Amino acid sequence: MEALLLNDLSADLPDGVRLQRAATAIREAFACDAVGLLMLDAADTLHLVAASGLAHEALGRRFVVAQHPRFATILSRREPTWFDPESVLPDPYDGLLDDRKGSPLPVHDCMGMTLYRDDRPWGIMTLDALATGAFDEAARARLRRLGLILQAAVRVTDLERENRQLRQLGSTQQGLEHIGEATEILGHSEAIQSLLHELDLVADSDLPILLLGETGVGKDLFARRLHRRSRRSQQPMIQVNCAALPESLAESELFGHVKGAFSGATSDRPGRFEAAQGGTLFLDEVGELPLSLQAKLLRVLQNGEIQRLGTDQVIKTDVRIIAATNRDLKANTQAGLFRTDLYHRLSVYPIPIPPLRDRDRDVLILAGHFLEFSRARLGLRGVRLSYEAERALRQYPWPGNVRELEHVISRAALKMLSRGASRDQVLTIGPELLDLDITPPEPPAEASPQLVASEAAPPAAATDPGAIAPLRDSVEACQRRAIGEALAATQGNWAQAARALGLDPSNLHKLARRLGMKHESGIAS
Ligand SMILES: Nc1ncnc2c1ncn2[C@@H]1O[C@H](COP(=O)(O)OP(=O)(O)OP(=O)(O)O)[C@@H](O)[C@H]1O
Repeated sequence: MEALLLNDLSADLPDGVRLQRAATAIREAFACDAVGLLMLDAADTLHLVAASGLAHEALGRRFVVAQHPRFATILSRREPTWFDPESVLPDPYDGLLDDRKGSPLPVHDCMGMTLYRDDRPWGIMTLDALATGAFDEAARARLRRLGLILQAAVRVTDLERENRQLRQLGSTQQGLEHIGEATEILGHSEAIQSLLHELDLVADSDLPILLLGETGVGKDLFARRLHRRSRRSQQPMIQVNCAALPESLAESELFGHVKGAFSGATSDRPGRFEAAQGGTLFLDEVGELPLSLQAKLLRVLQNGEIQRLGTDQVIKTDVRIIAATNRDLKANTQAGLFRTDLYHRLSVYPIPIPPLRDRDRDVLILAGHFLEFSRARLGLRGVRLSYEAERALRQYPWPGNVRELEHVISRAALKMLSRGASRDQVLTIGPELLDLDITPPEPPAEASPQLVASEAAPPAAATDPGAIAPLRDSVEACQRRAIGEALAATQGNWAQAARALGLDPSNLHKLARRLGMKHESGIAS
């Protein structure tokens, strides 16, 4: 087994896949029910980076060590730790073991071991078996040997790079309170993995980058990552929300002013360009920049020089520009809303960010991340999704992308409590609480094993007639998706969406209301 594991670990594979394989191999070797590999960050938070036998959404979970005594115990020892099945310490995986469907874990065997790198804890490995007595003395000795092999593997992989990122993350993030504003980009899908790879390639190039994507896809996070991975990472990153710049003050905000430049200018003040000197200036929602300012911005980008308002003195700038927009800037240039020359300056390297609906099962990983945030914030023992809720999340087109998912999950967790659920139980969120207005098809009669993090195979084609959704449901799901996509493509403009769909606007409103995508007062949140 050890030889096989070594083989897997030395294969030429992306790090995530390598660790995932290791988790699966360890689970098979110990014939246990779940294996987790968790990486520690500088804020003493463990990130589940690979798992076998745990629900897919578990991969988005982050565990603050101080809140999980079992993990704290494992981390405090060099030798493997075995937990007595009668141990009263709460189990961090309560409700997450794949075949438990949200019910509390019964008495079971559990052991774990700290993995070190350069004599500092890199993270931990955990093993769970529902059969008590599965982990005897021999198993613990074996775990120790395995731990040493894994440690060696961790050393030679690029994971060190990822780990460094996590360490940096931890130092700017004080534990769970900030997890909702995740600075780490979650996602195992091909779409996100290749995007991250591309970002890392261009991060250091100093080229201006234009991030394109629907609202809520994470453009802000990607911009931060670009800065963090660039040679300017030790210098400031200054963000300007172009949509929020009042036209009258915009010039002074960007370029600064001197005392007396206008009434109210009582002292010299540097602008955002100067504040970003040596670092990165992030022009968010750049498509909203007023035309008058576009010309001035263009001049600065061409000359690399700024002048504060009220003076002729020229200041040389050394700033890398990252811009983001959810508009179709090219179309805006044709419509005369955005200057073509500025568009070309900004879009030297355009990077489209895929919408959530194109990211496969990342929606579950992200849901797990937001569930853990809600769990900690609301003081719950555990909270997870039912199979049907998972299906609903995967079917929904997510016009509001990750931001919408975040709101859906926090609202569902709150609703459970307001309906009288106990904080001491592991709560299971069903589709009705998600309020997504899609009718998920019934699960096949025989409960199929839940999707396991390690076995990322696409769902099998439905051959069981019972598993086929009624025609009306399929038609409605299709209509919802088309409307969602049209709204996303038109930035929520119902009139334009109606035109794109070939519908009369009032009919679109009627249809959207019938499909539950729009309340009388507006769009369903
Ligand atoms: N891959 C991801 N992993 C973790 N959290 C994410 C991810 N993508 C987005 N988020 C979270 O979703 C929320 C919305 O992301 P963000 O504000 O970056 O979107 P945006 O594309 O800039 O939206 P807008 O165009 O409306 O400004 C944030 O809370 C962010 O932390």
